[in-house]
Amino acid sequence: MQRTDRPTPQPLPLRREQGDGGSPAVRLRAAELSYGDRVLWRDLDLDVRPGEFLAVLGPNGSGKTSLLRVLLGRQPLTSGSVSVLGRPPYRAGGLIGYIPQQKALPPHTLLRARDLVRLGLEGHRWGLPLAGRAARRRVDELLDSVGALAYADVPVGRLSGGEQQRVRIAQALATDPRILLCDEPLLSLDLQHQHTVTDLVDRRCRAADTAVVFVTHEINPVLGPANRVLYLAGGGFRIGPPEEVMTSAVLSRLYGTQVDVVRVRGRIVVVGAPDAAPAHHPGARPNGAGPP
Ligand SMILES: Nc1ncnc2c1ncn2[C@@H]1O[C@H](COP(=O)(O)OP(=O)(O)OP(=O)(O)O)[C@@H](O)[C@H]1O
Repeated sequence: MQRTDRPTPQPLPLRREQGDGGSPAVRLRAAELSYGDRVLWRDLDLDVRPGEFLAVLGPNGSGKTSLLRVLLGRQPLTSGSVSVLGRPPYRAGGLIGYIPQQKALPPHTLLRARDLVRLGLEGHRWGLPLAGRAARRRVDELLDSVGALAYADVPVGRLSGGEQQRVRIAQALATDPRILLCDEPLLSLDLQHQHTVTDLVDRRCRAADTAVVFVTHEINPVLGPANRVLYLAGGGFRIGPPEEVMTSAVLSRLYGTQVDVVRVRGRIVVVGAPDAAPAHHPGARPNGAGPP
């Protein structure tokens, strides 16, 4: 059996121009999320358009996962508004694909790759389930689209981290979602697998005009695919193209301390950023909070 996580060799589909027209897949206006007196972010205005790849970066505790929870309708905003495909998030469930933050599946997990994807297919489906043969064909298509067909019948606990992540992507794509929310899908993957997974998501984004919100601590794999970066830190944020956001000046303002963004052999290294987001309380508005 051939098992490979090498990137698929086909050229990337061309990305459509991100114009101003058309309805946004995600819209936040004057959005604030606080827990008690701790403000994670506020005054957040954000549109994510179909076919756009938005990378969400920031230190631990800055509110990246919480943002995804808001878009999934699992976390209400403290103030402001959010809509997903023009409706409240809780009414957009079947149109959203979600890759939750997850560590490796336990080795004794007996479910096969195809069982996990089938669960994704049936889990959100309204009305009659697909008949056996049609469902099997669809599962095969999904596994094939992420290069995981070769291990369709292997229990997922026996797959490598990169292989498991491919299967999770296939599962998230099962409902043919118009928005893909990815929470740290690169966690615990080596560099090659990080690029493979990012490439798979990017292909989907381009080929099906799927809006992607991609939360990650790994900056470099997403710098190519990301149209824009939302960087959350210190109760503030900055949104813009990667080259505008990933600068020493912008990150130093956000963190409120000297941070250096260094480019080494085509890779970005952020030096001096605190590991965790400092708590921010109302009334102490940090430098850099708010739109660019
Ligand atoms: N329901 C909740 N009630 C109170 N505090 C919460 C709740 N959910 C999250 N928090 C806190 O809000 C902060 C932001 O959490 P969140 O998971 O969004 O951060 P994150 O940026 O995704 O962090 P990481 O990079 O570590 O995953 C954390 O300090 C977390 O403890």
